[in-house]
Amino acid sequence: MHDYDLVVLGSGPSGQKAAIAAAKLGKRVGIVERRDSIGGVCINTGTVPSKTLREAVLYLTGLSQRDLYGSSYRVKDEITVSDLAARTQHVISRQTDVIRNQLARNRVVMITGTGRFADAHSIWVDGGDGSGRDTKITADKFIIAAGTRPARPDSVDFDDRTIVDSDGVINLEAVPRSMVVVGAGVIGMEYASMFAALGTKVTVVERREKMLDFCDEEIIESLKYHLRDLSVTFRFGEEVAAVERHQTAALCILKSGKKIVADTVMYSAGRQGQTDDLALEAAGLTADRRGRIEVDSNYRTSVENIYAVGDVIGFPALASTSMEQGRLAAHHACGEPTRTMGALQPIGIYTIPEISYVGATEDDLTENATPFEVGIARYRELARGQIVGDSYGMLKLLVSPEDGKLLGVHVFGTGATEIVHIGQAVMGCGGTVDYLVDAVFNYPTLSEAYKVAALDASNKIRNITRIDG
Ligand SMILES: Cc1cc2nc3c(=O)[nH]c(=O)nc-3n(C[C@H](O)[C@H](O)[C@H](O)COP(=O)(O)OP(=O)(O)OC[C@H]3O[C@@H](n4cnc5c(N)ncnc54)[C@H](O)[C@@H]3O)c2cc1C
Ligand SMILES: NC(=O)c1ccc[n+]([C@@H]2O[C@H](COP(=O)([O-])OP(=O)(O)OC[C@H]3O[C@@H](n4cnc5c(N)ncnc54)[C@H](O)[C@@H]3O)[C@@H](O)[C@H]2O)c1
Repeated sequence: MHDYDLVVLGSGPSGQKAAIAAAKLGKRVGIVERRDSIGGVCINTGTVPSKTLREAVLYLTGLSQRDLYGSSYRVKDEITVSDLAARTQHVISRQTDVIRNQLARNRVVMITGTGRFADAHSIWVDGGDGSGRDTKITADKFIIAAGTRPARPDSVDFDDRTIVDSDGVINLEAVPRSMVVVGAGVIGMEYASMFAALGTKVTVVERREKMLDFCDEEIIESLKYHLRDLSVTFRFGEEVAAVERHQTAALCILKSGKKIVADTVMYSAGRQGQTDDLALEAAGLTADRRGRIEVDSNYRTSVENIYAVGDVIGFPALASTSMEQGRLAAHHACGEPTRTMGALQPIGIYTIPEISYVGATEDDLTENATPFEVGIARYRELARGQIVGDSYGMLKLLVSPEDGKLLGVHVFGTGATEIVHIGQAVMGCGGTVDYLVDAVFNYPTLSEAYKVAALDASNKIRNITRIDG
């Protein structure tokens, strides 16, 4: 008999949920994680620190209250890195404790060290204690949940002080006066927003002509307008060729020949699967150029008893989806009947202001020749919008004029990542715009935006029907 029924490699969101799901089915489960890394990128360097930092920035700068109290309103004039770090450290340590407790009470055995395959049914674990002694562990099934790390091209002279990646940015010694953000992906734009709010002069360099082009175009236009208002400069269609470290600053050299000097350069141009330590070949597996592992619709790799979940399998690479992949993979591995992950997965982008959506965009629908009508609610016309001081927020519904079904929900502004779930639930249950027109919402709330936007869409559909029959 093997030591465990299931061993999970990595304790990020996907690994945790896989381990707990299998433990709930009565399986003997172990989870391998490197020293001081419990919770993965999500807790230690990615999702949770960045979202906590954002809250600290919003609070201390007073930015979200300036519509109400004037443009000079601030909670604290000189915001230091330690002001920001205190809140982040507090949340990280609490969350780490929660995860340890959840694993322990479900009797998941924590195995500390770096795991690598010996063969398809066993791994070596290097305890990382310098003893040089590795422990061999066997299991019926394995789930690889090893995540990703920031990509670090050779042309960039990272020093973790002036030239950092998204792991290093949370450990900066001071709030920089100027910063170049390389890559206008989700990570780049979230940090660009935070530093711009702190008063840093931010320049964003992006190879493509557009940013976040999977989102609603009108909302991205609004985001750019807001960020420009915070003195962010965008350089689209420009590629960073090299980043050099100098005594007092960093120099960014663009392919076009432009040079940009900044106190700090944050390189956020993609991530790489953490598969190089796993000795995949010993188990008969391979990874692609970006360290990603291929899986089937049940998250099973080409080796029958080995699964892979989370960022290491690539798109969409979110904590939200990774958790669900972990749970589904564990159920499949343990022979429990599974359903597939629903197609309606929300996207939440914690820029300032925040963005969230579920379903199709206007561009998607136009491309597929799917007719739609748009219903819009502006926060400034909602009592709650006025109360919270959000004059720019909006909610947009895309509605089928044929059967009233919701095709997409796009939200920009305060609470966007929360209120999007109302639309997700209505869409998931096959609800129509009529449900939102007829529903009574608490007043005054931002959720009321759904009713306002639904009325807007149905008024437009009615007007067309009157003329067009
Ligand atoms: C700055 C930033 C912000 C983000 N914000 C959001 C957000 O707001 N919302 C969202 O949904 N997602 C967000 N993400 C993405 C999210 O963090 C990831 O999708 C999520 O952490 C992936 O989970 P995972 O379980 O696949 O792996 P990870 O969280 O990467 O964890 C993998 C773990 O595996 C361990 N490991 C690797 N190899 C081995 C080995 N050989 N042996 C033992 N252990 C090993 C690592 O030490 C690590 O702890 C963000 C990411 C970043 C970088
Ligand atoms: N709120 C969230 O859900 C959230 C937050 C942060 C990160 N994440 C996830 O983390 C993952 C990684 O995000 P990311 O932003 O690092 O990667 P990304 O691949 O999404 O974005 C990288 C961007 O950098 C650009 N780029 C690459 N090389 C360049 C160069 N030399 N010069 C200029 N531009 C260049 C690319 O064109 C791209 O737009 C994503 O899957 C993302 O979804 C999610």
